[in-house]
Amino acid sequence: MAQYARGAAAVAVIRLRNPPVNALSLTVLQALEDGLKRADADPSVKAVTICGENGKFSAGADIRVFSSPKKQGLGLGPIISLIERSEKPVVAAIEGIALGGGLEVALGCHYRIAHVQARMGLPEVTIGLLPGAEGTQRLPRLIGIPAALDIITTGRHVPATEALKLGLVDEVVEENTVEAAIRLATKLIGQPLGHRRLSLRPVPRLPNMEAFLSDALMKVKKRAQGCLAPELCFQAIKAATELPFADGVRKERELFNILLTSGQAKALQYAFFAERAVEKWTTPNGASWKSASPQPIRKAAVIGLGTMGRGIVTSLVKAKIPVVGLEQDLEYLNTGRKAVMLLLEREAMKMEQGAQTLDFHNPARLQFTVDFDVLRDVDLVIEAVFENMALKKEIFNKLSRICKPEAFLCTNTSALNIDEIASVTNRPQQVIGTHFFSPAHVMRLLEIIYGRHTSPTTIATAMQLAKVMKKVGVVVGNCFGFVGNRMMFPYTQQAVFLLEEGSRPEDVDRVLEDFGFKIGPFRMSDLAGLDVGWRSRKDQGLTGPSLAPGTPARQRRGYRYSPLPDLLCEKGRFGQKTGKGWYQYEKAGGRISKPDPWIHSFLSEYRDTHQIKTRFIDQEEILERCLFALISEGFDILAEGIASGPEHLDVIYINGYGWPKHRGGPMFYASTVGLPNILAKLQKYSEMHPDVPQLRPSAFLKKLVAMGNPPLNDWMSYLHRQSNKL
Ligand SMILES: CCCCCCCC/C=C\C=C\CC(=O)SCCNC(=O)CCNC(=O)[C@H](O)C(C)(C)COP(=O)(O)OP(=O)(O)OC[C@H]1O[C@@H](n2cnc3c(N)ncnc32)[C@H](O)[C@@H]1OP(=O)(O)O
Repeated sequence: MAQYARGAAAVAVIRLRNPPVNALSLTVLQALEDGLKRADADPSVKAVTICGENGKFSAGADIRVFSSPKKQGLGLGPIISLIERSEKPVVAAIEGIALGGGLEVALGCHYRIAHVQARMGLPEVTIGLLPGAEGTQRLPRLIGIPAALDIITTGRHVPATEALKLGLVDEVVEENTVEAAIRLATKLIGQPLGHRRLSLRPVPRLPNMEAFLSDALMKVKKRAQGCLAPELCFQAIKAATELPFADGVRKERELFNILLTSGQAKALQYAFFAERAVEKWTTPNGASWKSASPQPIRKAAVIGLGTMGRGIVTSLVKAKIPVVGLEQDLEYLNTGRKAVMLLLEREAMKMEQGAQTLDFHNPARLQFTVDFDVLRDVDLVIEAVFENMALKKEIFNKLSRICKPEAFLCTNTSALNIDEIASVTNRPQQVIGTHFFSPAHVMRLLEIIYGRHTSPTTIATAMQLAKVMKKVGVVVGNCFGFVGNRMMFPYTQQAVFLLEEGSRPEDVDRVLEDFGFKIGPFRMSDLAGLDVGWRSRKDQGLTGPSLAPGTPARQRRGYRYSPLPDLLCEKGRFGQKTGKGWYQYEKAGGRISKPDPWIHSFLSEYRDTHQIKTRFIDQEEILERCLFALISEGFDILAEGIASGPEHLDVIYINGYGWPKHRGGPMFYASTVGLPNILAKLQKYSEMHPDVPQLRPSAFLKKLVAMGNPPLNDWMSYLHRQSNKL
């Protein structure tokens, strides 16, 4: 709702109230409209202030309304026009946040005062929409086309000080913002308001408007990577340059409705809530976020300053957690230290542009050592040495003797068994997996893996650490590859099988990149280094000297196997780092991939050697085999209780594996394709390739289809019903 009160003799205060973020529900909008009409009708009221409850102006429209049948009633535009038309001055007092429809309300006001710590923005684009309450027409009139385009097409939050420079707000205060707004409103009584009504102002002209717009459109499209909303935001702003206000508003509404009914908006809004849902973690044995309290981390240590360790140290410093970086000898330590300092210098430069600072030259904040004894007083250690069980166990055993008893011990691993690592310590309840993604100071995902003995406090502490590091922590169970890499395996396996059957790396990558992945599986493999997987396959006895003599080239343990990646590694083609992999690069360490004729002839010789008949494989088959195999593994993961819901898998894929957010994540995508369709296709491909178990549909998928293809929100309840019966 919105509370109506008198702030001073002649000033009415309308306070938006809908905890926790004062989202504009239908009830709030109705109360706002009622408040405005009451102020207008009361002759003793001479001015109005609009503010929000609990130090937050408003986070905009209640996002849930967009998928509810009541959305027709969400008429914010007319209420904003009512504010603007008011003959009594209306001042917005912006504290905390004014986002989306919240900022649009403020744009309808005649004046805006913001608290110095407030943030403003129009983030509708991030949930697949555009500012649909006349914001695309008012903002350019206030701050000009370039700044409006930037704010609307990126959805970024603008700090108050920047907002002042842009002219988005009239004043920034450090004191009580509502009181300052009431004082201003009192001063404005009786003054003319015409020039303050944004709908009456012209859009400031640029000397080269046409060229500017065509250049901006190109940039917007490039950044959008298949997402519709940024381009439609652009079209709405362009309309402001071409049409009178009322016509621009009509165009905005038309474009808004296109987005509202698009699958992309649904997917992005699902992703918004999924990210928040995974914060509320639970485990199959009943531990949960509700009852577990995180312990404070006042000092941390990172062991190993390779690529991962460097990124993790950088993230900790950015989170203002004092950190010790440890390496095995001085040579490695110095290399690691230099690399960390370089990363931090770059981060500091970025942060200073946003008026923040990073204090990393202070040894109390960041220290480097080769001496394990220095770790005696740390609250948490993150081990980030390379993937070798024996080495990790040796380190954990040492840590268990040196670190104080309360210290938490985390391992950065992408696949290894957490229980085995914990077994060599004197505190398995404080051991947990923290799987960071490279580059660790950039990627948002943190897969948090609990073992058999991990305590709820340890899980809560790791989740809290993720939050402090501004990452999305997702709690998952312990199995080979956890969630992300376990689902990735069938995907990359299909990609390689497709090469055996007739595709080229660039064909497969193009299909998956057109789908929206940032990079396809082969470009990804070249980037990560083919040697990483090769080492793991050698450890598993799938290739290399430990392979039993006489093992068929294309079969392991009775199932289909492709030796193609091993053969490339044997030829020294490790990807970007060697300048050759599935593609060729301009030099070792180069980044621009070019299709490689050598690979094409190598593949055709390979097919001849193994008597594989080359066939044309269409885009549909490439997409379905890669994605549906990954999705089927996801259903197995859910059935095994490794993740507590489909949102977990989706958040992992969006934030760690470059899955296009506007497609909502693999499990959401599955729900849009329809589970019966996925099942039918998997059955077809599985019949064509009976020696590929990853193409056999998951039993849980089959069950859901048998239960009538229930909506994604209900999937887990079918699993529980099943286990209750057992
Ligand atoms: C034919 C059809 C006609 C329809 C006509 C429509 C006309 C159009 C009119 C208006 C259009 C307006 C467009 C919009 O305003 S869209 C909304 C734009 N706003 C946003 O995208 C903001 C989203 N929120 C955030 O970015 C953050 O939540 C933030 C506000 C910055 C707070 O962050 P933080 O402090 O980290 O807290 P949480 O993110 O965990 O949020 C706390 C809880 O609040 C819930 N929440 C937040 N924002 C919204 C929202 N806008 N709607 C609903 N719920 C919201 C969030 O889910 C958390 O909930 P919970 O605690 O249950 O997890």
